[in-house]
Amino acid sequence: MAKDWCIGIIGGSGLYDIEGLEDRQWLMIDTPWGDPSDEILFGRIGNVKLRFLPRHGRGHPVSPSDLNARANIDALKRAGCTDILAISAVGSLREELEPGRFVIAEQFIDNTRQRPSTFYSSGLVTHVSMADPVCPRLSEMAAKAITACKGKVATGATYVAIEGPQFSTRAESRMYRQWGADIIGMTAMPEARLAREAELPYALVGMVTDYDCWRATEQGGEQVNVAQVVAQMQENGQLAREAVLNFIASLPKTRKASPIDTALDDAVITVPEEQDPALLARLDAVAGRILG
Ligand SMILES: CSC[C@H]1O[C@H](OP(=O)(O)O)[C@H](O)[C@@H]1O
Ligand SMILES: Nc1ncnc2[nH]cnc12
Repeated sequence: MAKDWCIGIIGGSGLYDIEGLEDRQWLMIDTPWGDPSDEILFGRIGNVKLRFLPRHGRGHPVSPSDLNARANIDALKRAGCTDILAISAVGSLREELEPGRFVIAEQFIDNTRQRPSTFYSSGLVTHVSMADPVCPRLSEMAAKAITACKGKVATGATYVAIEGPQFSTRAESRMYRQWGADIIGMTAMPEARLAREAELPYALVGMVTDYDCWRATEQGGEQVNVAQVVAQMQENGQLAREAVLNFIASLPKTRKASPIDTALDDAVITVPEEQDPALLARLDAVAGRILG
């Protein structure tokens, strides 16, 4: 059955609110996975419903390693989202991706270490495909919306997620370049995995705030610092907000089904008689479609 668009926006560092929404209301959503980072801002732009979650909470109280990504994704699903557009501050691992540039991720390398990264466990063993971790349709529409707002966009990037909260060492930064990563951040994993497990098409727009520390200069080498990231975020912030509004305005009237809407088909391996009722109850939102 065709669904109407309901776009979840996850706002990264520097993006803690969305202006210009009709029927604005911040609401807390309870989840079986604990509390999301903050209340979710409900609203709409014309006929398109929008749900906005500041990833680190308003005022940025939540550290990347403490993000409850399961609660965030579950809450967005409970809030009715059909799709998620995530926005992140990222470091650049490539000379040509200069600060101020918007970069659409196509692949991820997960180098995080201490985060719950699945909704599924013993009692409902489930293996979804992460071969193509982002939704090409959302990514393409996001790139067009940014270009329409005169932002410079690069597509097809590989994002490496690090545990943080420290920035990388120079050796790590150089290694990530060798791995083929183009941008670096601390948050898109496990977020993108969990979105897939919840059958939510997901795209990630990175806003380059710095060259990570791989890039030596005559002065003896660049380092990343928060002040630099925040200053660049503020510079990009207005454009990001305009691009979000443009993205919503340019959505086709009807939402065609995405293959990601049925990512759980054929992913569950546990036979019904071995399934754990307590786990099934926690999965009421993320796997509601297949659990009935
Ligand atoms: C403030 S710099 C480091 C911080 O910014 C990025 O967060 P987000 O992806 O939510 O914009 C990065 O991953 C770190 O969490
Ligand atoms: N250089 C960097 N490393 C990790 N996360 C970041 N977020 C913004 N810049 C970053």
